[in-house]
Amino acid sequence: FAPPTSIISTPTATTTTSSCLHASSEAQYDCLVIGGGISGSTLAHNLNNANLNILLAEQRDYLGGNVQSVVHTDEDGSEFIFEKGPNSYATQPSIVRISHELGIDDQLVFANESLPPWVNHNGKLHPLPKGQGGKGPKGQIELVFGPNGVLKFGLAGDLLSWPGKIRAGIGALLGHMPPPDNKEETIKEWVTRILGEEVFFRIIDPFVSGVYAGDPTTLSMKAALPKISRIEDYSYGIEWNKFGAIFYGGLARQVELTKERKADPPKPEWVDFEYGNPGSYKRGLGTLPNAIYEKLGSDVVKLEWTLTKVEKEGDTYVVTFDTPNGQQTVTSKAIVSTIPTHAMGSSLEPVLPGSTDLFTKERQIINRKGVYYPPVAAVTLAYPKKAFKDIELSNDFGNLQNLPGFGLLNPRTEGVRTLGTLWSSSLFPGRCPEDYNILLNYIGGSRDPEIGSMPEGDVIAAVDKDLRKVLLQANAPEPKVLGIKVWPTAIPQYELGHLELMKELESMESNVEGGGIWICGNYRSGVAFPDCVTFGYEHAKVVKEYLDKK
Ligand SMILES: Cc1cc2nc3c(=O)[nH]c(=O)nc-3n(C[C@H](O)[C@H](O)[C@H](O)COP(=O)(O)OP(=O)(O)OC[C@H]3O[C@@H](n4cnc5c(N)ncnc54)[C@H](O)[C@@H]3O)c2cc1C
Ligand SMILES: C=Cc1c2[nH]c(c1C)Cc1[nH]c(c(CCC(=O)O)c1C)Cc1[nH]c(c(C)c1CCC(=O)O)Cc1[nH]c(c(C)c1C=C)C2
Repeated sequence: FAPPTSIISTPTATTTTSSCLHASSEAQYDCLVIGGGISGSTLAHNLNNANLNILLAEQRDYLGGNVQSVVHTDEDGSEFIFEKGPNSYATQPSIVRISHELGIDDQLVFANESLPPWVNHNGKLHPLPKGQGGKGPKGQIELVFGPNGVLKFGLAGDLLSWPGKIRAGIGALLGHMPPPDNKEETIKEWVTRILGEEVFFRIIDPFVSGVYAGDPTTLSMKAALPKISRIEDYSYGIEWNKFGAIFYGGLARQVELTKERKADPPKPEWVDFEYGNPGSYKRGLGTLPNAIYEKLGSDVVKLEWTLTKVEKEGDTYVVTFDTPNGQQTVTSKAIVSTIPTHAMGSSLEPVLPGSTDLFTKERQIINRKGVYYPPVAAVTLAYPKKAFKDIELSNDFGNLQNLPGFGLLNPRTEGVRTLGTLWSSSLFPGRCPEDYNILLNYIGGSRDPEIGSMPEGDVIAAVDKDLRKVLLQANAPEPKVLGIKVWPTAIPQYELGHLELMKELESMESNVEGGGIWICGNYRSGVAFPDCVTFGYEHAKVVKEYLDKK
């Protein structure tokens, strides 16, 4: 299995021999943004929009971080568009807003919102309802948590057994054991306490794979799924709901969410959208960072700049980078780091004493150092539609050969190594020839870190083997291997003790005399792509307010 050469649709570095002019210790910036992933590049866009004098420094030779879209053209001219990192976003206003500001709103694409995610259980596929917005499979709704913590229920479907449904129903509609005092719960403990083991193994465990590639026995419920965890607090907040039945808290949250949206409605000039609907751009998610790069230009965006040290002289931050032109020093009134914790080393130590230790110290509770980022491989394979199992799916979804859905998750109990498969070309039609399906598979994560050290050919073979068990006919041809990307440090895990760690970081920031430094990123403000875009919008206001007061 060898991936074809592909054209990455992100701009590569331009050699900037004259870059010292802008990035020298003589020019003082209002704000320096370090790290050009989605968090850093959207923040830079918003700061630039506020007319601030900024610099965005990124280690790689493109903006976007783990967002990388590829347009592959076959010898016969047929085109395959796929992603090396994230597949889509659950649409939020921040994404539609920034797309409008960048003039790429005509590039936005939204999936058919009725396409459900599926779960593989006992060799059969079971549709889950959409978290929100979508109609969901007919009468099939078992229970689902949407991205905003909305909870939905139903009684039909055979993903849960009757005892499993009754157990979940009691927990949701009547009540459950209260949370333990003075003990942070894992996702497994929380879900099992409230809804029972079956819901955990058949629904939540795969759901956690499909967001964190994580281990629900080490992830902290409060930190990793805060919106869902808060439903319990809402539930106990309802006076008559003595035993905290969470269904009513879910309803209360839904009402609050509707109010929040009404209070801050989308602008009339934006493209119409449904909250939470899966979305992307015609040529993939990389369209967003590419457009930011084009707008800001190479005077503002410095590619292949690696942060090495942050110091402070009086009121001014003095920041050093390794660059293709040697060491460069930049001075700025404020700085925001959006680089992952594992990349910080001791670069912040001079301004945040103890930060090196904070991000590397052992946490006894789960036996880990700092924030854990497990490896995940994204493997994109295409097969002819006729290679898929020729079976009618339940609930009028049609034939599996057309892959009617968002994708498929494999609970760890099913003996399938691949965590999940996104049905990318069903979500976003037109990304490959009509007679093909593109599958984006994720494999690895906290419970299978060996993936990070396996030869790429073996990873592809493992995914192909799993697909033959679940989706493909036994005689399916070899796949067209479009791409494999092993992310050695993919997604930060919000494990037990994470909130404590973030509190310590916050207190370090506030101890800096005069302020003006923020250490941020997806380990702090949420791992979802839309969370990063929302961070970029909201945090620009914080920086602006700080500078205005200075
Ligand atoms: C495989 C995978 C699939 C995913 N799927 C989805 C999905 O479908 N939907 C969704 O909503 N989310 C998804 N996510 C999550 C989401 O994509 C990420 O959380 C988000 O892109 C992170 O953006 P960020 O800017 O915070 O971090 P990053 O993308 O990690 O950006 C940090 C940047 O800092 C740079 N950097 C590092 N060290 C230095 C240094 N010393 N100096 C300068 N720069 C430095 C890095 O090169 C990088 O560009 C997925 C993530 C992965 C890995
Ligand atoms: C199986 C592995 C993974 C799949 N996606 C990810 C992994 C690790 C990464 C990921 N996917 C989403 C997020 C953001 C979560 C959020 O809070 O919005 C992350 C970090 C999005 C996502 N994944 C699923 C849903 C329903 C959503 C939200 C909707 C959207 O973004 O469009 C479930 C899901 N993930 C995967 C599959 C195969 C799957 C369902 C079938 C893959």
